[in-house]
Amino acid sequence: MSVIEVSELRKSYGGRAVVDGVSFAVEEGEIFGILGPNGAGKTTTVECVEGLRVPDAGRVRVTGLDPIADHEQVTRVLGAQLQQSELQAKLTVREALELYATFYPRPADWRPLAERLGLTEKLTTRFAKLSGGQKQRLFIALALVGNPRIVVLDELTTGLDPRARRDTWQLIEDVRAGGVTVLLVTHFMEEAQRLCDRIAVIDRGRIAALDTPEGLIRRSAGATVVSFLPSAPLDERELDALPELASLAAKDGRITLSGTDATVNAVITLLARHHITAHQLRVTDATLDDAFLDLTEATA
Ligand SMILES: Nc1ncnc2c1ncn2[C@@H]1O[C@H](COP(=O)(O)OP(=O)(O)OP(=O)(O)O)[C@@H](O)[C@H]1O
Repeated sequence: MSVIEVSELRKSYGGRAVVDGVSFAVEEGEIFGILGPNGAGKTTTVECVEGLRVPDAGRVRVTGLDPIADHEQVTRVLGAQLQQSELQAKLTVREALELYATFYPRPADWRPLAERLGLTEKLTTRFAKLSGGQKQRLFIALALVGNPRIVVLDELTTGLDPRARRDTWQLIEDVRAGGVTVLLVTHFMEEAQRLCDRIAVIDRGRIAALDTPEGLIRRSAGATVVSFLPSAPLDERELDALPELASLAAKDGRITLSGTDATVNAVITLLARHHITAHQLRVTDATLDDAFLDLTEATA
């Protein structure tokens, strides 16, 4: 069942379309990622889902509700961690958690949440005195304190140190294991690859690709990279003719090519046929990083 449905969403600023016909559906219980370069329209899209911006056109539904017309009900099912938020400077962490818990009919117990996010020692600290990373963790806690069915996290781990980032990933996996659907905007490929079931790559206000992380990597032109020093010269025409070859380069005697599994198998066969040994052979998989660059360049 889809808990978020976005269809043909459009939003312009000053005559410039920043979201230009975006459609996707998020299934209950999944972690759905939105990935894209700066200014691609990610925040605008998720803020339309949250009911914080009014779309120019298109349809958005959250558990069947309209985020604008049914805003009150939507805030009960959807928890949001905002990209740039402020709280009153003098509010302590504990007061913020207690206050936010009162906004919801069935709030979570904020204590284990605070513990999980490493905020227990900061409960009496005022908001203004928190570090950037601590504020970030507090916003994640506030997004979850209402026990939402869906949580929207925009740049979840920006500003967090590596340990806090990993702890937060674990927290998100636990949150999902508890049945919560997660819509995640991220710049971190490792985060997207580790957490997301599916990812929509947004570029210039449009969806460039929507797939599982593995699917996106497979789509990238050079999903597998092979590099070796041949024991004898190879005929470049034969290399050029390899099946599904995406790129080929020769430098200082080292040959580097990318393609698919079929390309790799054909290289091995070619070498064997000519009795050539591949010294310092390296075979690596493309990463989501490569796929991202490929996909967002492709629409340039
Ligand atoms: N309220 C606004 N008024 C005018 N322009 C806006 C407004 N909000 C966003 N924009 C513009 O719309 C474009 C998309 O912005 P958005 O914040 O959605 O991108 P993003 O993909 O979230 O980027 P980032 O990764 O940098 O956060 C940007 O060029 C931005 O300058």
